[in-house]
Amino acid sequence: MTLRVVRVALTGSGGIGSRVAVALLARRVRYAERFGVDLRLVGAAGSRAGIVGSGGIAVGEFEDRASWALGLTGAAFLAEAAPDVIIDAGPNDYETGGPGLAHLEWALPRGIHAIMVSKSALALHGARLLGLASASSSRVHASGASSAALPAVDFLRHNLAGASVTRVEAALTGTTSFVLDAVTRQGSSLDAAVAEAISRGIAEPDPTFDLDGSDTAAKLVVIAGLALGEWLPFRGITRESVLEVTGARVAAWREAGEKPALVGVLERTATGYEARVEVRAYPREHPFASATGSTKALMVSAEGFGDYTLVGGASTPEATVAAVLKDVEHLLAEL
Ligand SMILES: NC(=O)C1=CN([C@@H]2O[C@H](COP(=O)(O)OP(=O)(O)OC[C@H]3O[C@@H](n4cnc5c(N)ncnc54)[C@H](OP(=O)(O)O)[C@@H]3O)[C@@H](O)[C@H]2O)C=CC1
Ligand SMILES: N[C@@H](CC=O)C(=O)O
Repeated sequence: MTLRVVRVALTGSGGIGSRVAVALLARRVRYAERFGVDLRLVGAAGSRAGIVGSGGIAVGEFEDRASWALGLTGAAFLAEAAPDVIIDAGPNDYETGGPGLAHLEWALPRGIHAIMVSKSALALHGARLLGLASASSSRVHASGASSAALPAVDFLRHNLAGASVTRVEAALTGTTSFVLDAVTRQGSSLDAAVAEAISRGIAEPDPTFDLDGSDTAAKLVVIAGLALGEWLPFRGITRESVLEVTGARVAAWREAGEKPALVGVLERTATGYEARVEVRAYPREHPFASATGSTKALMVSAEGFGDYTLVGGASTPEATVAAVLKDVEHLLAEL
């Protein structure tokens, strides 16, 4: 059987990107058997250097960072790699959109598909970027940028296709769930809990983005945009910061046996969706109370369908990689 070559370039090769590269290469036989695709990792880049190999890079070459070409990043890297698909696992910047913005602006008008793990480009410029994608028939998948192993976008887009969704409430940031759980149930200090989230690889490169609600707000924007077709203004989302939670509030939750979580809320109004990010506490019998550690949770109400609760998809690097691999499967099935 002749296999169709699909060339993948990775922008951002840190904790998540490295794992994605290794996992993709380990699945090449599966992609050939299941999709008739010869999937090649034709390039990988970080902030300072990159590697390109038209025939495909092997794991050893990917891991030999000393051999990467200095300065081979950004548009120059993408032009040399000439991919069919980019996977962006770089950092977020909620002022500029981050490096992922330039990567998408380069790729989408050229008909190159994107799998987004970073969030800020879509959170700030999602409507315009999806316009570019639609004009050139590029596909954009963003499980990693929405809630990774909690399948929020897929659930809304596929399982509730066409539904009129009236409300979404979701604990989307594993770090804040983990931190609030640790300070309330284990009596940890905030600093110790954040340090533990960092050491587990679940916090953002800058954990302030988790704690101040930016991560949840960004995921809410991406979920609403991709699944409901409503691109909300990221900067207009009111958000509460975990850093503002007082000791007295923690003591009250502990006393009442409640489970706190930083949640994103989307509510349909007469004029569209309104969004906010806030710290809420759930009584023991609430389904969200079973979401311990970095486990995520989603409640959806949709006309005709009724109410749903999904609990799972804890934030871990492995779960994020699994979500990216799911996006790869969906993309290969679409091509
Ligand atoms: N950790 C998790 O569980 C999850 C993470 N994510 C998202 O994944 C992304 C990466 O997170 P993580 O791997 O933990 O972070 P890391 O800090 O480990 O990795 C970030 C990577 O981005 C690279 N980078 C920085 N600037 C650029 C640039 N201009 N061009 C190309 N690459 C660049 C860095 O390169 P260098 O090292 O050379 O500076 C590094 O390889 C983030 O956007 C995060 O929100 C999403 C879901 C879950
Ligand atoms: N920092 C994020 C990682 C995934 O998006 C989280 O804590 O969930």
